[in-house]
Amino acid sequence: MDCNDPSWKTKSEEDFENNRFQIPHLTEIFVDDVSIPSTFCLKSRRSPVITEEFVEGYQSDEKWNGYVNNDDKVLLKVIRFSSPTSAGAECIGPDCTWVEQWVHRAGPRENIYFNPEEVNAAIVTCGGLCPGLNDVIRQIVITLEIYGVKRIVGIPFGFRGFFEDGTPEISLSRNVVENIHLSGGSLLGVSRGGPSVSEIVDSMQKRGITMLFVLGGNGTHAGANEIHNECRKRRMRVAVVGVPKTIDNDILLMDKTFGFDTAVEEAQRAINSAYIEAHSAYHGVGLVKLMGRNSGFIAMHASLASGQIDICLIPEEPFQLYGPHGVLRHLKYLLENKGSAVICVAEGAGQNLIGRTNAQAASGNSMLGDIGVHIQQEIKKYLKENSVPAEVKYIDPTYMIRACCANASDGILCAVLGQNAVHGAFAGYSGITVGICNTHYVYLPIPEVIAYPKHVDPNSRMWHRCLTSTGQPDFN
Ligand SMILES: Nc1ncnc2c1ncn2[C@@H]1O[C@H](COP(=O)(O)OP(=O)(O)OP(=O)(O)O)[C@@H](O)[C@H]1O
Ligand SMILES: O=P(O)(O)OC[C@H]1O[C@](O)(CO)[C@@H](O)[C@@H]1O
Ligand SMILES: [Mg+2]
Repeated sequence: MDCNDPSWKTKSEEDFENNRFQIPHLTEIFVDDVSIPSTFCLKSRRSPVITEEFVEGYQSDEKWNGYVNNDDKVLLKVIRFSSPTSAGAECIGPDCTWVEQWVHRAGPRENIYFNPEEVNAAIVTCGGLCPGLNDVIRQIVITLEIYGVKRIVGIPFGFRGFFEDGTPEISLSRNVVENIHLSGGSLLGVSRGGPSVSEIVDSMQKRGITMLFVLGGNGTHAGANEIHNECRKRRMRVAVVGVPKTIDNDILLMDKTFGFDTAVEEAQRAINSAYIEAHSAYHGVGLVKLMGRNSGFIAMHASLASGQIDICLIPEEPFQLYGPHGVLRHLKYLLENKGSAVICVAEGAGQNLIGRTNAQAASGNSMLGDIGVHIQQEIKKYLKENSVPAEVKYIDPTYMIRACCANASDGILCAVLGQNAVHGAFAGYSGITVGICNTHYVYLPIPEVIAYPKHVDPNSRMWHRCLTSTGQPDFN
């Protein structure tokens, strides 16, 4: 954007709303498509099962203002920064000019672009496990049934299930999913890696899928967007809708992603155990490693929530272990002055200290070195060399946290996201994902949310709050 152009602000707002954040719709490809009245209405006194007479849509004497207008919008950024030097400032233009950024509001539309009788819906869960996957699957199935959809299947073990033999699809209904949110994991199974996009779309074509709900993180969404593009190329009338699943909370533009709150809450148990061990020993050191491959949100929030952490280390904030400003020197100070210390480290932190390998996992993610084990060893070595007696206890609760059921706040988030994913598909949108922005639910074009992983901003108020709480110095 050329800020010397006198109309740059208007142009920027228009570009944002009409271009970047415009969400793809089936009618862009199928120009003659017409909508039909929605079959989704909660004020109907009829059975939720679609009947011939209901095809005309909701019939009631009462007015129901339960639908979302296609032009309803939600403001993406709500702080008006007066200076680029304000903490956490995200400015467009040199003077931090107020630029309105509107995105589409999620929810049921009065008119829909799929006849529920003809819908063949599929759900797939990819990437690592995350609390709440079953909650989202459950809500998608229940909401599809309320619209009147009868054919709903789950694709087993992520994108792999589209391809591999011996993994039959799972037939889904309200009866099947009724209680699945009471267990952690994914009813459908998950995986990384898998077939190419064109193989996936071949398989969708063969199965006659018309709605695909894809639950996963950055990688999965990149895949979902490619599937959407490939379907368009082949002129397949399919709605591909993502539901962002990342326990690390590393997807752009959203207040949070499901599973994150649960992870922070569950991490408290590990931190508290580390704290008790540390405080019950002479010169006790508790060390907890938490998830966060590229982003330290879980470590930062868990540290802040617990109030028991003395040192929080995240990938976004480089640190030294040795030297006068290093972590180990500060740890020694804590042991000598406070008697014990608790450290929380995100898995992706300090990778420069352990000689990163170039090894890649099935998904293409680089394999991380174990920073938790490394720090534990270095602490023991350093304290021994400096003749400081200490008891070091290391806890890695990663997979215990991931396998948990969603807590209440995530349960609600999952419910709303799952329902909105179905509303988005029926509204005719494809290549979108659902999210919560400033407490409101929105549809976003997939490329905008996966442009890069969301990181903790070391200049943000939240990171500063964490530092205020731990009292740790700068380790650089
Ligand atoms: N750039 C990409 N384009 C197409 N498909 C991708 C891409 N990156 C990953 N995928 C596919 O998406 C699936 C999941 O990817 P990945 O393992 O990175 O998990 P994720 O969705 O990022 O979730 P998590 O937060 O658990 O890492 C894999 O099956 C992988 O093949
Ligand atoms: O062991 P897996 O299944 O590859 O998952 C580990 C990764 O998954 C995540 O928990 C994200 O889902 C990351 O924090 C971590 O790097
Ligand atoms: Mg990933």
